[in-house]
Amino acid sequence: MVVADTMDREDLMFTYKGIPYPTTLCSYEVFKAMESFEARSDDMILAGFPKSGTNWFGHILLELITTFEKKTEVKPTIYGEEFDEFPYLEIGDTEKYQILLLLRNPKDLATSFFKFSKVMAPFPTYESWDEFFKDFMIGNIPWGSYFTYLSEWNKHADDEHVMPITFEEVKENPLLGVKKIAKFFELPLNEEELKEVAERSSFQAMKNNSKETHGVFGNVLFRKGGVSDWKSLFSEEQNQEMDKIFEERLAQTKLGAKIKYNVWCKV
Ligand SMILES: Nc1ncnc2c1ncn2[C@@H]1O[C@H](COP(=O)(O)OS(=O)(=O)O)[C@@H](OP(=O)(O)O)[C@H]1O
Repeated sequence: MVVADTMDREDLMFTYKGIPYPTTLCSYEVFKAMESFEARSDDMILAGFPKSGTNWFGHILLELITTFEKKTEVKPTIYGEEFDEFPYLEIGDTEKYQILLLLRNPKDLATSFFKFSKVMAPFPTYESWDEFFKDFMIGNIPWGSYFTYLSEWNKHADDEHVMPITFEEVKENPLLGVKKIAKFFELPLNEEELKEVAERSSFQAMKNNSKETHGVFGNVLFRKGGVSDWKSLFSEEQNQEMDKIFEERLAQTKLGAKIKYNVWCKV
């Protein structure tokens, strides 16, 4: 049994600067300390909303880095020490380091989030999809509103140290995605090496390996790994509601266009 199992629903989340976070995973002190966090110019940061594919893209980065390391014998470090896991870190000053900004279409992200909430004790659970959808739309879920997240990041969409990339484009063409990421981080790997990184980062490869990498949690995390699962949950009314909010808040923005809402989120 985990601590969150014994907690009341209202105690599961706290807010920091208006955004809800899970009490058993995050703390006020860590967020406060993040404010004075200073990155070095060669730090690599992956920014992604929960359920956008952060484990997948974190793995691609790790594969690229370790392949580069084997080839050059240059050892990447964290806080001056070598590392073998891509650590999570909340974003501090966005001016200082290269950021890979991961995006996923909001309908699949909401679907993945709902399925995950059912089994993730630190998150509030929901009786039904309809109940979750209401909270998702108003941002009353851990890490808050995905729409606000996208609007805020849109202010940095043109920054040269930020490269937006989508779950869907890498799903469609993994090798091309891996090449883009390697180029952005200036990791000079050859075609064969890049191909191997893409293969080792496929959904099936990661799922097969998930017991070792994520223990019992692996099966929950590597659920379907695809596009359009939202069609099994969204009602016509819910489609209209999300289409409307996306149209109003994001359709005209650079990140909104990058998400290709009309391709991935229309019936
Ligand atoms: N290699 C690979 N290829 C394609 N898709 C993948 C891959 N790895 C993880 N996934 C899918 O990413 C979703 C989980 O996102 P996150 O890793 O961000 O989740 S979490 O916030 O850390 O819990 C979750 O999506 P759903 O399957 O739709 O739930 C995972 O299956």
